[in-house]
Amino acid sequence: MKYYSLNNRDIVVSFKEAALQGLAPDKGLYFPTEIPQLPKAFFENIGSLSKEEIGYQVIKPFVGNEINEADLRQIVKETLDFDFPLVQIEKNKYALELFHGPTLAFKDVGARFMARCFQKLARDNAKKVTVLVATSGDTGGAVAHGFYGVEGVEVVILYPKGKVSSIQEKQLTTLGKNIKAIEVNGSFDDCQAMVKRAFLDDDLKGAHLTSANSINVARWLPQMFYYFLMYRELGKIDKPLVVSVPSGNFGNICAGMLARALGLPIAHFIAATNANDTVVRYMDTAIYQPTTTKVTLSNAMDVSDPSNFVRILALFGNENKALHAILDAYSFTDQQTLEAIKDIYYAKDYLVDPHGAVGYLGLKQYEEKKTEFIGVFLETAHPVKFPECIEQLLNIDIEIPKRLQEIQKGVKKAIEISDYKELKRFLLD
Ligand SMILES: N[C@@H](CCOP(=O)(O)O)C(=O)O
Repeated sequence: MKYYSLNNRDIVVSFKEAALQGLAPDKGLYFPTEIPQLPKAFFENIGSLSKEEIGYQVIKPFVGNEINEADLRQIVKETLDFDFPLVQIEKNKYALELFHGPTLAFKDVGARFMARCFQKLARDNAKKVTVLVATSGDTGGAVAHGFYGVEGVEVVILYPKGKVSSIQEKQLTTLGKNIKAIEVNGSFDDCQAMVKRAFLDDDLKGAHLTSANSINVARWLPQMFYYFLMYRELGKIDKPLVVSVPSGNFGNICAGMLARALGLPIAHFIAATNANDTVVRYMDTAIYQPTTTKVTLSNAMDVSDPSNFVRILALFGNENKALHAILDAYSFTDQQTLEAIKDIYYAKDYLVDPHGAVGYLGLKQYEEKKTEFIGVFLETAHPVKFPECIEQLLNIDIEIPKRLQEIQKGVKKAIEISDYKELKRFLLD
């Protein structure tokens, strides 16, 4: 498998190069030169396959021989070393819980896979790699945890000051060792723009920068796994499958669409967003126009310029008609999110986090158009990560899992910056 830059088809690299570079030299996102098809038998027998086997079969064509079979199987096994339960919420509606990993968010899958690949791929590099990552909430903690103590890798996490939850902040600022945190006076989009600028800065070549956001193929591609695991869990279904994905940087939904392109029978996707509705507006007007990033309760989705949307367009050959046939995009206010959390808790006896609530609302809105479908929304983070919002709203105490209690005791260590110049100085130092 080769990958080309979405800005220039002539820039073609291997999986290893794409992963170690993060972004192409022309600032383009890497994209597979071909979309492999999984054999019919794979889908027919999926119910009898282990999650490790499924993960291996799915990712193998994208990695090729750059990691040997035994190592790749081990990487997948360790990546998927927790549960992905599918919980029925009401008739024909399910939550796919993706928060049972170490940092209680769906990002654990991509971060663990990428960190383990780097242990293999970067081994031969004499130089240290610096992983630069922007987070609006959950990526930072997952990447910090995934890369903690990995030899030859320094991690620098940029997050928007005052715009992540207290638990998310602890997760990314307290580990120390090879993990450094930078709080930015700005939004997630400012953080992401600085990260992308740093990759292209000749003065920083010596730092061997790469990305651990979903712009990196090694973080993005493994997110396909849980769509296949969801399909296995559902078993035989007699209606079209519709998946609603809470969307911020659009890496997750894009991975789901790639899974579909590999042959996974998902009939329709819903991109469920908060007030940061650039894609929703694009779907209505065909004009892509990011605005100022808005702060919302579903903070990990506070992204106004989602990096992966270009990959989605590429998957559909930049054909809006083809895209509309598969994708609906909706945006919901914080008020609607709070009402959904309450409604799901009291009427369905299920506790959902603000991101999952937006996903659920996506299914509900789609239901106004079509009724005959099996709907799954992705529950992307554990509700305990948002105590500020949920405990007050429902007047309950959520028990903090043991692994988070430890993090809570850690001391925040972060430096504050306001612009790219300061980031550059930090990286050069
Ligand atoms: N939702 C994210 C924003 C970055 O997304 P990524 O998947 O590209 O890392 C977060 O939680 O930080």
